[in-house]
Formats: sequence, structure tokens, C-alpha cells
Amino acid sequence: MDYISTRGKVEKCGFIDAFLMGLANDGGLVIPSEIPNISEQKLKEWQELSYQDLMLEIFSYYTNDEIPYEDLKKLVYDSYSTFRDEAVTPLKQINDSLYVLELFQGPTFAFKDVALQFMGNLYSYVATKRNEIINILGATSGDTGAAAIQGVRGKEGIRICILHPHQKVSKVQELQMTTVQDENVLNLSVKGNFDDCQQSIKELFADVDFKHKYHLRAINSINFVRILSQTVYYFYAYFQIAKAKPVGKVNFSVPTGNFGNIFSGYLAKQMGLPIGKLILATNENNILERFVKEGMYKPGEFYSTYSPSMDIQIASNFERYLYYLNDQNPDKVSELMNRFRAEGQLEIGPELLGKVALDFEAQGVKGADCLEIIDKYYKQSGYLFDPHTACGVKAYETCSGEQETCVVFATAHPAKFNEAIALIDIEQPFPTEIQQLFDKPQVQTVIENDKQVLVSELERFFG
Ligand SMILES: Cc1ncc(COP(=O)(O)O)c(C=O)c1O
Ligand SMILES: N[C@@H](CCOP(=O)(O)O)C(=O)O
Repeated sequence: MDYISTRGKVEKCGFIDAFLMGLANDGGLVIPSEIPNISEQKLKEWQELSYQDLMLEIFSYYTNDEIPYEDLKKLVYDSYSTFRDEAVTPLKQINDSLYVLELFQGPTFAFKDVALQFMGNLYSYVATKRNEIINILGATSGDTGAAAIQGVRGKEGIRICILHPHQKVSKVQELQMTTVQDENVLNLSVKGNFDDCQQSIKELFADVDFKHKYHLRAINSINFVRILSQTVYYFYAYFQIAKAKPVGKVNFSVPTGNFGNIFSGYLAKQMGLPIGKLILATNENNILERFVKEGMYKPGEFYSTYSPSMDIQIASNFERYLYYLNDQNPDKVSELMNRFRAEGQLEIGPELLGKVALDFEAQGVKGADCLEIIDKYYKQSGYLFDPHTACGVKAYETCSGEQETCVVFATAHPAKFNEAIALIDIEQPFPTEIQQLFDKPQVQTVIENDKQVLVSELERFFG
């Protein structure tokens, strides 16, 4: 398998080079040169596999044997040995049509651990085997940062700098990042929002001289390995249902911000997994809902919501989808992205909008509805959803038919977002790992949202 850019101006490369490149050197996003098709027979065979073995099977289509099988197996098994549930991503049935896939069983209680435990180990492996310097630069609305730091803290040959929006992440998210005392970790708290943080790091990654000088590596979903790692649980969830009952297509409702998690679902569907609708759940920051419903991609006003990890306007992975929507035409993608930069918006016509509708439905969920869902299901079934997951459940109620089977992704544990849960007078016990954080000292540097200030911090830390 070769890896190419959505903008077509990067020489094709192999799996590890694609992993190290992060953002494509022409400013586009890395994608595989083709999407492998998994036969029905293979899908049947995979049903019985453990999560880890399923991941090994899926990765075998993408890694070109650049990592010897036994090494990859160790990386995968080590990565999920830190999870609290043997199944890695256990599936819970809530009612006849609704299943919840718990993606929060990793060390930082959010879905990001699934990919980032693995990527942390992979970076460590590549640092040793290829003698590469690994300086990770990432932006977070709270969960990616915590998971990435946890994945590489204290690891030799790796440094990590994470930008988060100052006072716009939950208290638990802030503590998870800033109580880490290892010397290889730098937390920058930026006076701005997540989009500001993401734009800053994307500009630095696009400056190829700067990127190479400081050996910058990506852990955000701009990195294709994030996307690929996240496809595994779509397959895994589907197989758990298919083993229990005859099932045709399954819908997935995915709380969405940067379009990474749901793009992994799109990839799984293109690979041949029988997915019906990919239901895109958002909050008041609903640029993607407006795109799916009206064909207009235009950032709106920024809102701070009960689901702060999805307080995102400009969705990083949208460009990957534009590539497939436009018949894999890199020139068209370049033209569209240039137009977006110049005009601040993009619009697609009825024909392409029809194509979008073949795969996606979308629902933006207001704060009051989000809290109502948490309260309702807690009373009905005793299951406590975090606010992001609750948006996914509301979107399931709105978009998935009564006779259709739907998996909602539980993207975080409710303890991470107690600020919202407390508003509906539900008292939840905190897991010990989270409770302990409140007694630890915090280390972080608060900076202005200013490129030169950021560059100085990075030169000092990575230089
Ligand atoms: C808890 C939670 N849910 C949902 C999302 C949205 O996922 P994505 O950015 O992959 O669309 C995020 C952040 O990305 C998150 O942290
Ligand atoms: N919600 C994310 C935002 C970054 O998304 P990513 O998938 O590109 O890493 C977060 O929690 O940081």
C-alpha cells in the first residue's frame, strides 16, 4: 500500500513514512492510494477474533509488512493491556435497537486512548528501530491531549507539546494533562479556542522547513494511523451484534467534532463493512450538520457547550472526505481548499449533496436536549451517558429508524464531564484514577494566541 496526499503534491510513501509525516507535506492530508475491499468470507472469519487479532488483520492490509508481524503483535497487545475491560471496547445493549460501544475503557477514559495507546508505542518503536527523533506537537479540546500525553509520558527519545484552549476544557481533562510531571511533556494553555490551537499547529506542520528542523510529529487525527486505528472498533462492534442475532446493515451514531472518528467509519464502510447510516451527532457548533443537511460548509458562531470536546468549527478531516466526494481528484480538492481559505465557506450542489446522503445523516443537539437525554436514560436504564455520548443518543433517536440497529459511540466516561452531569442532580462516583488527580499539583504555561510566542516555546522545548 502506498500513501498519497489529498492534494496530490507529495511523492507516494510507505506506512511508517506516512505515520511520521502526519500532515502531508503539501498541506493536504495523507490517505492510502486505494481502499482495500474485505470479502464477505473474510468478514465472517473475522467475527470470532479478539479485538487485538482483528486489529492485526485490518492493519495487515495497510502496513506492507514494514513492521515484522511479531513486533506488531507485541505493540498491539501491549497497547490494550492498559485497558480496564478485556474486550477493549465492550458493547452494551440498551434496548431492542440501541447498543452503546464503550470506547472509554483506556487510561484517560475517552475514545482517544484506543488509537493513542497504540500510536505512543509505535512512536517509541520507530524511535528505537529507525533512530528517529520524535517531537510530538498536538492540539486538543481536552481528550486527545490527555490520551497522547498518557501514551508517551516518560518514554525515551520522545517529547510532547500539547496546546489546549485556556479554561475551555473540563476540570478533569485539564488535570489529566497538567498533573503529568514528566520532563518530556509540555502543556501550553492558549488564550483562544480549540480552532485557534488547531490552526496554529497546522500552520507549523505546513511549514516544511520548520517541521523538519524540529522533527515535528502528529498525534491528532491528521495522522492517518489515528484514522486506521479507529476503524477497528466499527468492525468489532458489528461482529458482536452479528454473532448474537441476524443483522443486515448497522447504523453508527458518532459524536463528532473534528470528523476523525466518523471518517474512520466511512473508511470501514468503503472497505466493505455493512454500515447503513453514519449518523453525525454535533452540539451547537453544528457546521457539519449544516453541511450534511444543506451542502454549506461555513463556520458559524463559536459556542461553549456541555460537550466541550466537540466545540470545534473547522473539522480537520473534512478534507479527507472531500477527496472521496470529488471522485479522488486532488486538483479539485486543492481548488476547494483554496477557495475555502479565500472565501471562508464552501458550497456543494444538489448532485454531491445526494451523494453525501447515501452515507451520512446529521443532527445537532442543543444543551437542554443533551441533559434531558442523560436524565431520561439514567432513569429508564440506569446507564449514565457523558454529554458527548448523549448527543449521539439524541441523534440516534432522531435519525435511526425504529426497526434499524444502531450503535452509539460512548466516546467518554461521564466522570470527565461532571460539570454537566451535576446540573441534573445526578451524583456519580468518580473512578479512583480520576479522583486522585484532584490532589496533584499542576504544571502548565499559559500563553497568548500568538504564533511568535508559540514558536519561541517550541524552539525552547524541542531545540
Ligand atoms: C469525548 C469526545 N467525543 C467526540 C469527539 C469528536 O470526535 P472527532 O473529533 O473524531 O469527530 C471528541 C473529540 O474529538 C471527544 O473528545
Ligand atoms: N476533540 C478532540 C479534538 C482534536 O481532535 P483529533 O481527533 O484531531 O485529535 C480532543 O479531544 O482534543
